[in-house]
Amino acid sequence: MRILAINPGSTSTKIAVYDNENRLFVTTFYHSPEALSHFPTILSQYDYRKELIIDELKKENLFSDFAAIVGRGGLLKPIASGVYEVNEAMKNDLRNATMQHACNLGGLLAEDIALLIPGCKAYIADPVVVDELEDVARLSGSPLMMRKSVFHALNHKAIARKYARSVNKKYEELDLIVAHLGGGISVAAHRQGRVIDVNNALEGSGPFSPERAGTLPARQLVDLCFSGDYTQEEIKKMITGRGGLMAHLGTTDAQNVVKRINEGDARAELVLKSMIYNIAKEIGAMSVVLHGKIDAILLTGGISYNDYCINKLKEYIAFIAPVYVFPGEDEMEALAFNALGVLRGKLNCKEYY
Ligand SMILES: Nc1ncnc2c1ncn2[C@@H]1O[C@H](COP(=O)(O)OP(=O)(O)OP(=O)(O)O)[C@@H](O)[C@H]1O
Ligand SMILES: CCCC(=O)O
Repeated sequence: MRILAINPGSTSTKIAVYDNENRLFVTTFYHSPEALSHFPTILSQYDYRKELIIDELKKENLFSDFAAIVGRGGLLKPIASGVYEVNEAMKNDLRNATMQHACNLGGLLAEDIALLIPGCKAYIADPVVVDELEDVARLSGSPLMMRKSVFHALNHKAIARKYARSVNKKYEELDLIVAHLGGGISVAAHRQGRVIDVNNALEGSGPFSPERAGTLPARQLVDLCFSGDYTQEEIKKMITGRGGLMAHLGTTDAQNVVKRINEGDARAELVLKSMIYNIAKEIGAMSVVLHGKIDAILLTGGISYNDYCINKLKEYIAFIAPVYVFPGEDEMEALAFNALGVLRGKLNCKEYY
């Protein structure tokens, strides 16, 4: 059975073709800021990304009899973890999502391309809105503002399951802290297969990250909003897109920041150390959520490739539980294997409504 997996990111689109468990092909299209600057919204990038995918598959002679196409799911309503068939309700919510994010294109692209192939199914799996929060984790200090579960659910679950397999246990038997350290950062408490608490990685909570501000001092933020110096859009960009390392150092590239530190840049050193300190604090908070009973801490995402960052982080957190590092992400395989599970009747296909 052939599966096509599609993962649209803010600066790239990744695709992979699987024949059952075997990966036949994977590629990443990088979209330069110039290429994307022609598009006023994420949704308007749709045809551009779709053509890239179809042209590449045709060029590789891989545009064939896919049994399923599975896309990374976007900013839908909060839903349970799992695989969902793309339907009208989902497409409507993806098109009208209040927050723009490239992953909103995943389900739409999957369905549209599947329509070209007779009998081909279209799915999404573990979208960023997977919500398994405990009720106590939902409240903020204002009844007008609830905390939301928005995080790298697909990679969190994939890495947690990979670790569980490596110790011959089920994910559902383990208590884990998983930290995805990418352009955005999410740190979650996984209690026996459920993410009972996690920072909202997209909308301003938790540690700051290469491109996001994380939790900000609330009163100062209010003053900034009403200062008349910034538009609403500019303030939102300070929170997501141009916050964190980008705001302090003008780059989202953690590797470049480490290089600057090695060249003696004291400001870069302070900012990166502060990011790591804040990640460590969030991991500490999740250890309390799990009552200090933690089988392992798993570090993943692009920053996990970097020894400087990982060693500094370990200095803070190693006392909590054993730390394991899974650099990068397993999202393409996770997408494909989720679709395979449904096609083989081993996983339930859920309905979105
Ligand atoms: N070898 C490396 N050393 C240090 N940092 C790295 C390395 N490889 C990638 N990174 C950093 O990882 C970050 C990007 O991580 P990743 O690729 O997981 O993010 P993304 O996919 O763009 O966003 P997200 O993970 O939020 O979906 C960047 O800051 C990048 O510089
Ligand atoms: C929060 C989920 C996705 C991302 O950061 O890109």
